[in-house]
Amino acid sequence: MILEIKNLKKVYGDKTVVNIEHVQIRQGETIGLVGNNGAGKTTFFRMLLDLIRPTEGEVLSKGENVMQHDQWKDYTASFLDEGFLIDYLTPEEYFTFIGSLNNLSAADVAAYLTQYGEFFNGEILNSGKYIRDFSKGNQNKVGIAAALMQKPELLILDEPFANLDPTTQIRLKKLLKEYPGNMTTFISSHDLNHVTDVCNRIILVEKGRIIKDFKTDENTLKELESYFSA
Ligand SMILES: Nc1ncnc2c1ncn2[C@@H]1O[C@H](COP(=O)(O)OP(=O)(O)OP(=O)(O)O)[C@@H](O)[C@H]1O
Repeated sequence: MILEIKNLKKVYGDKTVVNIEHVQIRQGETIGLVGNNGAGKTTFFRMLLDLIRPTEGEVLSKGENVMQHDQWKDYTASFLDEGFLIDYLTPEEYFTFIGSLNNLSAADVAAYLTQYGEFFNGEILNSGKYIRDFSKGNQNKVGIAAALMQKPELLILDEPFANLDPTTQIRLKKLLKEYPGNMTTFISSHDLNHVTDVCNRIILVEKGRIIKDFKTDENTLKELESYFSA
């Protein structure tokens, strides 16, 4: 088991925004986190990554509490928002920097980036622009590619399809579905179509609580659509 969440709560003032009793995530699962605005998805991801402290409870990554250990950082990569980027670098400088943190040489990084030509659609590399001058969608591409470049065992992406054009959304789905190895993927999304296509398990949250947790099958999209249209 790669992740275990126990009695995890985040309270702001008198509002409990995350309240998850127990979840186990096995290696290789692809999990989609769905729920309306304010359901607590981002707050939950931030606690998985020790970016905010839970009010109660714990997140165990391979059995170790993420608040007390650092080893999980070696096999976890994530992109939640543009705050993960360094906006005064060019994408090449950023990839090289992230690569250096993961023991990848400049040559490794360059070789890796050639695989992403299609995903980047000619707009990311060799532009001479700083990350801050890219559109939000293109910034997301940089962040997602940098996360994948780390070949993580655990990948966490917050709304990866948001702001991407339809062509890139389809390319991203392909990248995630065909990613080699036994990566565990946790993504949040408002796109029920994409999330059921990519994920083999769906966790549905509402007001911080898990309402449903099930394996994806041919009926899942219909079920989710009817749940959200109610
Ligand atoms: N620092 C904070 N202080 C107070 N309330 C907060 C804080 N951060 C988040 N919240 C509240 O927690 C709730 C959950 O927010 P969160 O961003 O986790 O939801 P989400 O499911 O990611 O939503 P969205 O789909 O809109 O991105 C919201 O009601 C939000 O206003």
